Amino acid sequence: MAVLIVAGLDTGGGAGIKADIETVSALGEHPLPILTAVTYQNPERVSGYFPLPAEALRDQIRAVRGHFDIKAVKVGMLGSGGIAKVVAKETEDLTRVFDPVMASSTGERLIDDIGSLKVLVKGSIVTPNVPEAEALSGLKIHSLEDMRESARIIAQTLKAEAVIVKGGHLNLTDVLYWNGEFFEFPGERVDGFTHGTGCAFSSALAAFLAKGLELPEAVERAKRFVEGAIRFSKAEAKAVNPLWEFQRDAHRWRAREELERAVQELVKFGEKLNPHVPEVGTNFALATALGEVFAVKGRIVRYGKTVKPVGPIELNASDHLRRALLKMREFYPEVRAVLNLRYSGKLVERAERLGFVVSFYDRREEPEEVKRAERGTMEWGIETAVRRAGKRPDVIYHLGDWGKEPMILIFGRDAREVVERVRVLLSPSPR
Ligand SMILES: Nc1ncnc2c1ncn2[C@@H]1O[C@H](COP(=O)(O)OP(=O)(O)O)[C@@H](O)[C@H]1O
Ligand SMILES: Cc1ncc(COP(=O)(O)O)c(N)n1
Repeated sequence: MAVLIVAGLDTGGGAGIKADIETVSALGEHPLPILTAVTYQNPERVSGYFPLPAEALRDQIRAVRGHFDIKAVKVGMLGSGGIAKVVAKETEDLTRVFDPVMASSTGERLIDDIGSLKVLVKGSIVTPNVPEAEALSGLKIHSLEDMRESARIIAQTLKAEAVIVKGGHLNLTDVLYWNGEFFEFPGERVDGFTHGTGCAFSSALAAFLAKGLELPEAVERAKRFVEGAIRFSKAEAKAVNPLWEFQRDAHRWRAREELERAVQELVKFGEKLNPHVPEVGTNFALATALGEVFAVKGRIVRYGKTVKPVGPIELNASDHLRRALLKMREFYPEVRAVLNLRYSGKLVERAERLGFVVSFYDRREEPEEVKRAERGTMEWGIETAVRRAGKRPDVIYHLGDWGKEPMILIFGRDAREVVERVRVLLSPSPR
């Protein structure tokens, strides 16, 4: 189904029409992109923008209106009051989601005349964030109660079809006012980049409405979609990732395959590996490009004279290795795999002789406050060892502490590299 998208171009590729197109496409609908303005923008700032002439908007919309069965429209950055007027007129008979963009999240204005936004609020499902709701309602917002009141004011005074005041800047609860009723959509804070959340939210809402969902259900689904887009945002873009669902699933599939194959190779080392498996077992972890980590459920254990994986490859099957790997990836994102072996001085020596970059941490040097925090030890250890090495370590060991078995971690850029490193480490003769 076709969804009309009226929005501006963010040259940083994070927000605006690019995020909208990706969102609508990811949700399986056909985006019809109508450009309002070109912005000169990166994730840090907007240095300016150029709005198209209002007639160009009229002509773009007319070019597609007769040809596609448009089920919904999303309107974002407008750029000028003239554009606002034309877009309001050309889309007044459509189910319209209007994100009243006034400024970028970095603070620069994205419309010449804020008052002109009101022509588009009329008849729209409007999705202001807190500052935008304050501007449209004239009410300062500090609480959920204020959010409700401001939504009601916008609906009644500006004749919006529905109002969703988004709580991203406040309490993460979104408030919908529709047909005289309030609905609340609580959320949990998700870590990740949030540039483009408003764009993705309103586009997702338009896409779900195009599918025929009722408004409250569409809001709920849009909110969950945006949470995923934040959670799986990418450092490179410094913005939401509307393609998260596909990418997550594709990366999961590949990582599972890769690790399964590598574990099969590893267990072939059988008797040679057996004495190096620590009391707690060996695990083998692999991170996807989106930072999810697979490992062997139940670990790889000694089995008679050989070794055996206990369970299947699963997400988050090793808390320790996951934390070690994620910490390492903060410094060296190309590192994707890690495996732990029982500490042995001989193995460390051999690693050094083979030319591996070997580093270590000593739990006795761990600051008291990290010790007390309990879960920070691994992170502290990896960071300490990385800094000590001054370059990307291939092997990190520690000599243990009360109740902690000494351990060696072998890192690699993929699972195969780790297996190869284990192979040469266990081989009796030098390479
Ligand atoms: N850190 C976050 N964690 C989870 N949800 C968030 C976060 N930031 C924003 N959201 C959600 O994303 C959507 C967009 O909200 P918001 O960031 O307020 O809009 P805008 O991008 O227009 O400022 C809302 O559903 C909001 O609750
Ligand atoms: C072209 C364009 N459209 C919209 C936004 C708002 O997005 P955000 O609030 O995340 O900066 C933006 N920065 N640029």
